[in-house]
Parts: sequence; C-alpha cells; structure tokens
Amino acid sequence: MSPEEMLKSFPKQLEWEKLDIDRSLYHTITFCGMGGSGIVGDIARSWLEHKGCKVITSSHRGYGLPNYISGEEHLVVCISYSGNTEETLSNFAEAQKRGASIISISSGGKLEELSEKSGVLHLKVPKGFAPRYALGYMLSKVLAVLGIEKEELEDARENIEKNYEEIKKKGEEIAEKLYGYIPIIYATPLTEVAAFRWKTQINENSKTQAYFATLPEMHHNEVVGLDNAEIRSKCAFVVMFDPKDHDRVRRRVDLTIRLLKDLGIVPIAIGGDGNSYLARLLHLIHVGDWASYYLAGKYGFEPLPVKVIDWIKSELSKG
Ligand SMILES: O=P(O)(O)OC[C@H]1O[C@H](O)[C@H](O)[C@@H](O)[C@@H]1O
Repeated sequence: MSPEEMLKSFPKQLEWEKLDIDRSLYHTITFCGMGGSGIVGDIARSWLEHKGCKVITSSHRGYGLPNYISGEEHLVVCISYSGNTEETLSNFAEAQKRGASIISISSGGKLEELSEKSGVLHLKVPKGFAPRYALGYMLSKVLAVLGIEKEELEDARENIEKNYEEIKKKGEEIAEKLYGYIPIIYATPLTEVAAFRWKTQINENSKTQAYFATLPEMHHNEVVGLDNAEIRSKCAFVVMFDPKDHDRVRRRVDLTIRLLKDLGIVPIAIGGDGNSYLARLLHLIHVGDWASYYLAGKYGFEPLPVKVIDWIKSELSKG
C-alpha cells in the first residue's frame, strides 16, 4: 500500500468497539510504546485528562517500568504495531514480573505470541502498515479499552471524512511554508500531543529536524531564544491552540503570535476543527500528517523508508 493510501485510510481506521473491561479495578494506567505506537498512549492520556478522569495515567517510553507499578491494581497497556519492539517487550516482561494487569495491542509479532502464551488480553490490529500510519487502528483499540462512547468516536471520524479535501489542502499549504526551514511548533497543553505528532511525522516522513515547545512553560525560556535573529531566520513557526485551552493559556497564545509578528514572522496559527476535543485533536494531527507527506515530496524523499532507524535496530540485534 502506498503511503498516500495508508494516510487516506486514517478515518476508516477509527472504528468503535465494545470491550468488557472493568476499569474500576485499576488505580493507575501506564501506556507503554515507542514511536508511532508510543504516541497512542499520549493521545489517550490527553483525552482522559480532558474528560476529567481521576485515574493516574502515564506514558512510559523505554525499558523496564516505573517503580510505582506493582500488583494487579496497576494496568499496563503495551502497544507495539509490529509487536517486536524491544523496549515494549521489556515493559511486558517487567509488568508480568510485578504482577500488574496487562493488555497488549499489536498486529502480531512476539507481543501477540507472549500474550497468548500467558493468557494476557491481546487486541489485534491489521497488518500491512508502517506503525505511524496505523495510528487510527491502535488508538481505536486503546479508546475501546477506556470505554469511549460510540457517538464520540464516530463523530471524530465523520469530522475528518467530511473535511477531507480541506485537510489535505491545508497540509499542502503548510508544507509549502515549512519548506527550507526548521519547523518549530508552539503548542498548548491541549495540543501538545498533536505538536509531538507533527514533529515526529516531519522527522520520519520528511526526513527533517523539527522541534516543539509548550505553553505556558515556553514563556519561561524558549521565547528568549527568539532574540537570536540569525537562528530564528532559519526556522518556520507554527502556533497551535484549542478553543478549550485555559483562559490564561489563550492569552499567552495571543501574546506569542504578537511577539512573533513584532519580529516580522508570520506564524502558521492553527486550531483543530470539530465538536469534541478528540475530533479537534485528530483533525489537527491529520493536517500535520499530510503536511509531513507533502514536505517529504518537496525535499525529494520517499515518506516511508526510515533507513537510519533500521540500521540502529540491526546493530542492536547483534547483541
Ligand atoms: O510501533 P512499533 O512496531 O512498536 O515500532 C516502534 C517504532 O519503531 C521505529 O522507530 C519506527 O520507525 C516507528 O514508527 C515505530 O513506531
């Protein structure tokens, strides 16, 4: 499947499912995964937080597990599209050792095998995608674990479907503006995960460095860097926001845009469109996915191959 076809399938990947899971059993939920699988947990956490969920959640990237996980009241959700990522397999093994509750998500691989062997609930997603292009499949599984209402997920999917051409066009326009510059994305707490996805998609699809910073923290450091005219002239700035951001954050978004304009920079200001936080977030993410795809084309890169990651993995497999 071409990267374009994979991207286009994103809304269809958002499929609601009912799972019989008693979530009241868990005191904490820890999402484990790397790269395109790791961000699934971040999106889920941001969504839960916005919903007012009181369960402690965290995203864990790397080997082992945080110290607080011990016993079945801690749920560890291991997400790896391939099912073979060594960090995520390490999380799985550690969760078993600590007697935690585990749910795993993959398209197959060792994670599926190990789950089946040890009676762990395994949720399978279709094969044939690059992990980062299977975001919708993996996210739908996690949201099913968390008990999302059917209407909410379907509304988010329809929101992308009905605005598809506009989303693609916006992505293309943004790629035009990012071309030749280092993308710097300024986000808010509600859009931080989208900024991270933009960064990582620009890294992997467009083979380009990109960075992000989040308000209000960036008003205490990052903004001072803008004093350096020589460096800032090499960057293209994106400012992301959501209508439900904290009032003072909204005020800070306006100040950031003013600051950039006073320096002669016209930032790409963008907020997702949609009825719910999830709908807006996925809309924003999908605009970035297309932007990174078009940016790859402008630089003459194929969006899919990630040679350096393959090289690192093959070196690590030597022991
Ligand atoms: O998602 P997994 O199969 O666990 O692989 C983890 C990650 O591996 C590589 O770094 C890929 O380029 C990422 O896009 C991928 O998400």
